[in-house]
Amino acid sequence: MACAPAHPPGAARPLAPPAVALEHVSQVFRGTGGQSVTALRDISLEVAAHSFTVIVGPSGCGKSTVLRMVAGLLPIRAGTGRIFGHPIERPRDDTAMVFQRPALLPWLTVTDNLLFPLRHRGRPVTGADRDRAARMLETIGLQDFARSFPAELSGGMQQRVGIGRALLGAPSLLLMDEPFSALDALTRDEMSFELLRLRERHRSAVLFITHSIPEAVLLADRICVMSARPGTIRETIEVDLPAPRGPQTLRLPRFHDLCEHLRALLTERA
Ligand SMILES: Nc1ncnc2c1ncn2[C@@H]1O[C@H](COP(=O)(O)OP(=O)(O)OP(=O)(O)O)[C@@H](O)[C@H]1O
Repeated sequence: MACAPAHPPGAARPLAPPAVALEHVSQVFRGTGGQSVTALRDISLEVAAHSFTVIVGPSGCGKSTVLRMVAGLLPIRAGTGRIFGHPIERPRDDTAMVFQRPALLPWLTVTDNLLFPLRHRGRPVTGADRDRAARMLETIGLQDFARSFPAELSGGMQQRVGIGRALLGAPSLLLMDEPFSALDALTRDEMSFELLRLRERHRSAVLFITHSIPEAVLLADRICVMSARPGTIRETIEVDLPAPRGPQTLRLPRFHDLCEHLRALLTERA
């Protein structure tokens, strides 16, 4: 007997599970003095596969806490969290994280820092991996520093290594916590455009935190605006700017309208 096709003609395809799904997540921290801090209250958030979601909100509203939970670095005790349909239990190999400051290994060269996560997964590094690392060095503008050690690089160059390292593994989900905040304005713009190009190529879903309004609007498909602590999602903005995004996006009237809207939300009293 012939098997029925997985998707008979005309039937709706099952939807891919979202890259990230948080439902009714709260977080209370206990301080060393016994006092409790409600960092998050009833957060629900979805990042569709291949999409780019940015979280913005006042300092201390719980943005990094959300990211640490999604990364599997902080257990979710109230509410549920899933990545590609799987409960979040620990850091996953298909997820990469970029922090404000890169945690590079000082005794490894730039190339070996790029390759470190692949090694860490316990498989031998191949010639093809080394070729990809060399191409990534060009992408992040550090081709002349392949054999340098982190201490020989500026802070911005180190950060570019951290971003290249995360992207080299072609993660299905990329978590970025203010990754460009330590970069000068020009490098910051260049890295944003590069991130857009790389994402187009790898189709990774991205969950990204920033305090920069133009950066949020340039990068995001969707912006989640959080309230002051205890953090909740105040508003979700769908960013309807045309693709591909790049330097030309910054000149669009719609880009400026969205920036104004976001600025008004962030400055009005919660
Ligand atoms: N491990 C912890 N123990 C106790 N309190 C914590 C802990 N981590 C975070 N907090 C508290 O939770 C709240 C949210 O912190 P979080 O770092 O997530 O905010 P944020 O929005 O990322 O801030 P910023 O924009 O300033 O980086 C803050 O009040 C912070 O003091």
